[in-house]
Amino acid sequence: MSVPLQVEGLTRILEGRAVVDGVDLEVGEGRVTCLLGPSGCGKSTTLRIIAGVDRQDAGVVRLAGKTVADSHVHEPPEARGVGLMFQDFALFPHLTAARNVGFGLRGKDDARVADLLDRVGLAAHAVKYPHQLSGGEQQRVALARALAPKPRVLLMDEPFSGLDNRLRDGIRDATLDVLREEGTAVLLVTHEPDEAMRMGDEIALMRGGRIVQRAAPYNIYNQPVDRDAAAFFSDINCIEGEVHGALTQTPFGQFLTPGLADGTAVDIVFRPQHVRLDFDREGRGPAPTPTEGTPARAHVVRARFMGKESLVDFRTEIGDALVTATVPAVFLPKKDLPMWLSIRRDRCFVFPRGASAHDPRIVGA
Ligand SMILES: Nc1ncnc2c1ncn2[C@@H]1O[C@H](COP(=O)(O)OP(=O)(O)OP(=O)(O)O)[C@@H](O)[C@H]1O
Repeated sequence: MSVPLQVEGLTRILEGRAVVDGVDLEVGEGRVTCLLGPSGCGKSTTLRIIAGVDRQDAGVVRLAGKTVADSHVHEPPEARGVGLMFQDFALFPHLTAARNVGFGLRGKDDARVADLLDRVGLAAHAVKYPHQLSGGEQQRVALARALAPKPRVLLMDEPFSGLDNRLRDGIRDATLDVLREEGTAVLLVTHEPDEAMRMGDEIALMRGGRIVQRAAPYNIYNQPVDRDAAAFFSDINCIEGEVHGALTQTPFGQFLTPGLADGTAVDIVFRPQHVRLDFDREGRGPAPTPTEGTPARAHVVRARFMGKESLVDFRTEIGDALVTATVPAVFLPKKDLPMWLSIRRDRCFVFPRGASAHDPRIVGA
């Protein structure tokens, strides 16, 4: 069976700048791909080109194997058969929930409308008008409306951004359930890593008009392609070093940095939740291990309680590096208290300083 959505080499030049720059994407049957990236990186433009409301300067869009946009072809949006759900779900204010859902259906199909309203939990609200519904309910009507004609591909642009924080997670999960039942291929644009991790089977991380990494949430979090990719998902710690003889000296002992020339400046990056703390026993700490390397003695600079966890900043004795650790629950040690910090080597990433995903110098840890 043909792939529902395929995009190759998509490029859009605006005011002399490639705001979308050679994007390749593919979304399989029943899969959710999250196009994730900071504001202005070109996510919405990509989506608009796929929908047919904007035109690419180069590249191809295929829907179910059929070319709908290339240098010769430009199928209008209504002929593409994709579902659309954008930020301001813009329900028709003069139509009831049921008539909004039925709007895009060719013939009258009350059974399909009733079924969808039921599945989004709004069977009892069918005859209400949008202004009589909450934001979350309106969002669910918009979802039902987008899915009513059974599109093979659904494009969603920040569909949850207008919703109250407390509602959002529940609505995301309910939306995913319906999308899975329908088997729709979904491309969802978001600038929130949490949303992409929660919703996506795959995340396509975008920066400066390019996809810098495509992977399952677990893999993109645990094997980021460069320092910025690591930093997009959580706070990071970064120890700076320099390669000598394929090794880099740090407060946590030596790191293997093979394949990099002597003198190359490197960043050793790790997440605060991967720092382990041990109390100081008269100047002694835990013994070095192959998995955690050499523990570093450090002093508390600052500690804050964040609700679910505490954030503690340290300064290492060797190298004077600032390292942040997260600790579950309440842990508020006094300033200057000495402790020992260890990091699991397999949780560290080594990147040549200033390198980005398109730089051939990039190497794994
Ligand atoms: N009509 C236009 N003319 C010139 N530049 C534009 C135009 N539309 C968008 N841009 C620029 O293209 C870039 C990409 O915009 P786009 O809306 O695709 O980004 P985005 O990643 O979706 O951002 P956001 O998350 O803020 O919506 C931005 O720098 C934007 O300023």
